[in-house]
Amino acid sequence: MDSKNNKNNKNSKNNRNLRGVLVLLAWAVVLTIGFNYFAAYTGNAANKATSFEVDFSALTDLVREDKIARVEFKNGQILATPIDGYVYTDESGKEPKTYTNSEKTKVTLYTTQINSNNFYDLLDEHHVAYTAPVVEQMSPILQFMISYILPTILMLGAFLLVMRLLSKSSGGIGGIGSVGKSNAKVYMEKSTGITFKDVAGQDEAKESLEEIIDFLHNPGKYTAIGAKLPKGALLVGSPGTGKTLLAKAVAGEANVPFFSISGSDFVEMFVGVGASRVRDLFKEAAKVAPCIIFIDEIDTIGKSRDASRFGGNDEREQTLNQLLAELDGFDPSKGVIVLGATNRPEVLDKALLRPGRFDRRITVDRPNLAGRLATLQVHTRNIHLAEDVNLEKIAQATAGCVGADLANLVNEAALRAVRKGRKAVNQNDLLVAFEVVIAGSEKKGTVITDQEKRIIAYHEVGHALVAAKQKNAQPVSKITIVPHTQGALGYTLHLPEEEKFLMSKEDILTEIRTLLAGRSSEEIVCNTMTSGAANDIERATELARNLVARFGMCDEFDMMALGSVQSQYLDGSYSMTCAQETYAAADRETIKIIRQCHREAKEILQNNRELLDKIAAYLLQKETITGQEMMAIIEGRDPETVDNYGATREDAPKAFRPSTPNSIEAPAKHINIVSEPIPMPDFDAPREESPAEGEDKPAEGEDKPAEGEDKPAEGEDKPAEGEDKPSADADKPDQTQG
Ligand SMILES: Nc1ncnc2c1ncn2[C@@H]1O[C@H](COP(=O)(O)OP(=O)(O)OP(=O)(O)O)[C@@H](O)[C@H]1O
Ligand SMILES: [Zn+2]
Repeated sequence: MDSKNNKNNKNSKNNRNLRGVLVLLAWAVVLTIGFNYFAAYTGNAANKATSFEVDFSALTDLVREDKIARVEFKNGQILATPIDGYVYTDESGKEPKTYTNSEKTKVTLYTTQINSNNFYDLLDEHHVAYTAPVVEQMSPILQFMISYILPTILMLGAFLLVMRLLSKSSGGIGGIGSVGKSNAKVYMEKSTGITFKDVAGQDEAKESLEEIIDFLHNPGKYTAIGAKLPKGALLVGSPGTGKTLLAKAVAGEANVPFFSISGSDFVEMFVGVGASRVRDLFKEAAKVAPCIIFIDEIDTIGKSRDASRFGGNDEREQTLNQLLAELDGFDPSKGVIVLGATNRPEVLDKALLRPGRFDRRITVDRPNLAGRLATLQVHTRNIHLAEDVNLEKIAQATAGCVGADLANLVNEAALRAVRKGRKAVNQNDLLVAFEVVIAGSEKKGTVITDQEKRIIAYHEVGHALVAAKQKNAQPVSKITIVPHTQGALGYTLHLPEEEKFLMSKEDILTEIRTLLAGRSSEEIVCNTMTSGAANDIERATELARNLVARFGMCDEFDMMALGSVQSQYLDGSYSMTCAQETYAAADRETIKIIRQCHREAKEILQNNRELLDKIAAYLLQKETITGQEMMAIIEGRDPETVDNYGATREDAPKAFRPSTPNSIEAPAKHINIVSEPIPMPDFDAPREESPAEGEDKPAEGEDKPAEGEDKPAEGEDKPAEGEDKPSADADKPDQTQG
């Protein structure tokens, strides 16, 4: 939020310059117009005081009464000079005043000209002299102004404007360099005044940032040992999860200056400007090191260069190259740390993520229940709360919301309290604000109902429990029903102890069972099937198909490959090369495996129903739990006493030790996310079966199942969409799954 202030600062500076130019232009225009009027009205400006507006009809009456001596048509007006001795009574003031036309006071009457030929006849009839002035030659002064001074002023203005734009975006083009440099300073905050206390939750992210803070405090300690210091870290998370806030808190905790710039600020209309800005930024930062450079929306410059090869953006590429060069170039012992933020890490150019650059990835998750409660507490610190306020309830209702949503909610509630003339915010304000800010907006889709939450919880625990109950399954490290950045409503994270290069048949079957366990759990407990399992099913099917057709693991086909990989370089698509009947038989074989695994998964769950309920209840309460906590429940211990990241880590059974002690994620290939982007029920979407809607209405309750049945079809797309999103804008049409 403060970064936005920064931008405002910058803007206001530019605005001031702009205003100067505009004022200049305005003066030019005013003067010109003023002169124009002056010139046009010099004739009657002198006797303005005795010039009166009358109705056209009144004027014609006066002509008829022979009270008018002469008439002049000028600039769409009729100026009439009455005969000597004519008395005009002005009734506009408090008391009527009379004016007599004489040598001393020249009374004139004027009215807007109306197209009426009769008027000329009338004038002729009553022998009134009339005339229209020949269009006057412009006065020489005015002519001079229009042809010389005005263009000069305009050109000057335009020139100044261009200069401003150039200097705003450049770090130094020629003589304007100094302006650009001082601009870089605008982004700097000497001290952010924000500490970790202001960031609620996000404990894992904080933990990984601790080291950076320590390093900024005391770079010597690290260099003395010869350790290479980190240069950059990438904060990854949905918008509004507090990435900017965390970066500021790092600067605040370390008590170092904070430079911030947004990726989009680099991408300017002038080629070469982005690159020189990067250079400037690092130069300025080096001067005040140790410090933090924060680059928001780094994906705007850091987008993979391949992705934009066609119709690529040279300007952006140059900026990216400059950024890479600066990252490589600066001496880390000086204590400059670059933090980047993005919500689309997958589109980033691999070069940015290489060791020595943004090689650390810090996940900034959406908050779970405890996190949301803490966020609400942080934001209500300085707000008067009524006694009836129950933040816990609000935290429960806002599943899926991010910190920014909650901050917004609290503020909206406070505004409401003020509107209602109260001195404190009460629970109702918060609830109404919730309606307004979240339930009433497009954010609606991100809030999960209790019923959905229950299904998601059982689904996830199904995966985890079946994994835990099988010998060679990959250990579970984390189960969550907090929606994932990439569209999954929940996921179960499995981390293998070590990378496996070979998969045995039993491994594959185990994985298939684990994948199918999510849906199996839904079936057993909730007696329902949801579209959320689409991705699981797809992956399980692919594994089963590979087992049959590629790995030679089923009796039916022995060691015969039924197809071949087309091209490793394209998408590695596998195409069948066998006969039609064999193909059909392979499908039957695949179904057999899936059916068998499905049955076994269900069996495991049914045999452990009590555990399933216990873990699900615990998950519903906590929203995110670790593998250790789950194991504690399975082993009959109290999960609350598990020290997830503390001293017992080394003693924990190896399999259940989180292989990433903090949220620095291991390289992607180590992570095997059994994710199921359960499509969000989109109640706003226009319903296709609406014609029937009217008839069906009475049976609204009955309607729902029908709608539910429809959903899977609709839902099947959605998970794919969720997964596509990362690269969506790169090359959408190409994205075919599998
Ligand atoms: N964990 C949190 N604790 C307290 N406040 C938070 C938290 N997360 C977000 N907020 C609030 O939300 C606001 C916006 O967060 P911030 O700008 O840091 O999000 P962001 O992740 O950087 O978003 P974006 O990607 O849109 O830049 C913060 O100023 C703060 O008020
Ligand atoms: Zn699943």
